[in-house]
Amino acid sequence: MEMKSSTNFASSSSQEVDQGSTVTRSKRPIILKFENVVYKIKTKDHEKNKEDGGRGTIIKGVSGEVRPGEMLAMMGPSGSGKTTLLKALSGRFNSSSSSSVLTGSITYNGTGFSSSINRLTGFVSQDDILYPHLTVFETLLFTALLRLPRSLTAQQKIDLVDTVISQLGLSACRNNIIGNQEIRGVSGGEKKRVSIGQEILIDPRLLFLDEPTSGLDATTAQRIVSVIGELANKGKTVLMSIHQPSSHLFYMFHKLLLLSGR
Ligand SMILES: Nc1ncnc2c1ncn2[C@@H]1O[C@H](COP(=O)(O)OP(=O)(O)OP(=O)(O)O)[C@@H](O)[C@H]1O
Repeated sequence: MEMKSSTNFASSSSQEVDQGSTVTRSKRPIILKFENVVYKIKTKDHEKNKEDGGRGTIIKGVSGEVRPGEMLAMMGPSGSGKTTLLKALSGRFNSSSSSSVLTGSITYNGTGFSSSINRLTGFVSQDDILYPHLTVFETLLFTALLRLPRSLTAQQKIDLVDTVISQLGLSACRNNIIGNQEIRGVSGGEKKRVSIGQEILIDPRLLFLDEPTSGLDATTAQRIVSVIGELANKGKTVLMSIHQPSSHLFYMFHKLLLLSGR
């Protein structure tokens, strides 16, 4: 269901130069289209799923389209398949295995998932998997050193980390450790922003976020969605699952995909 019409970026291709490098790589905005997506897994409940060939249907024929500049909210009750659909659309289930099968059509600018699309895709999972002993800056620098192209110098990577830190409003906790249950560290909202920062560092064209606001207070949730909305405005294609957004937050999205319970 489309909530309101959106202004879209042209979908034409463009070339960007990596900061300070002579290497160019395609940074085309991505139009994601999906049609009749079905995801089934083998279950132990053989009786229940006999007509299903012994597979439990988790996603039952979902279709939609998200364009550059748009932010889609995926909503639905717990267990309705939001995480599963996000993973399917982000290419995490790109081949059917003996225990699961994915059917339907998912295209990125009209083509199937590929390693080049993978490089342009960011996925922020529900759980923040971060090293508790590193600071915010060290965490993001570690990601930059691992994931940014070798053509960038160390100083360019540090500069990009600092840009992301200020973009996500993390300057005040730049040198605080992440922490965990035992060691006091940054807050839940800051931790979530660090996870988002790890993905936006690679400047993805397609960004998936699994419940980026869960467990956060309304103000922090709004701040996070605003930051992500700004990224969408810059031409990224954004999809996120979200639980019970406030009405203010709800109207920040351009599209809504509502999954019913299983
Ligand atoms: N590999 C799997 N094997 C068995 N069941 C699975 C598997 N993957 C997902 N499911 C089931 O599919 C359903 C959808 O799971 P999913 O995590 O996508 O839901 P969700 O909408 O993201 O839920 P929540 O809002 O609680 O995070 C759940 O009932 C889950 O138990």
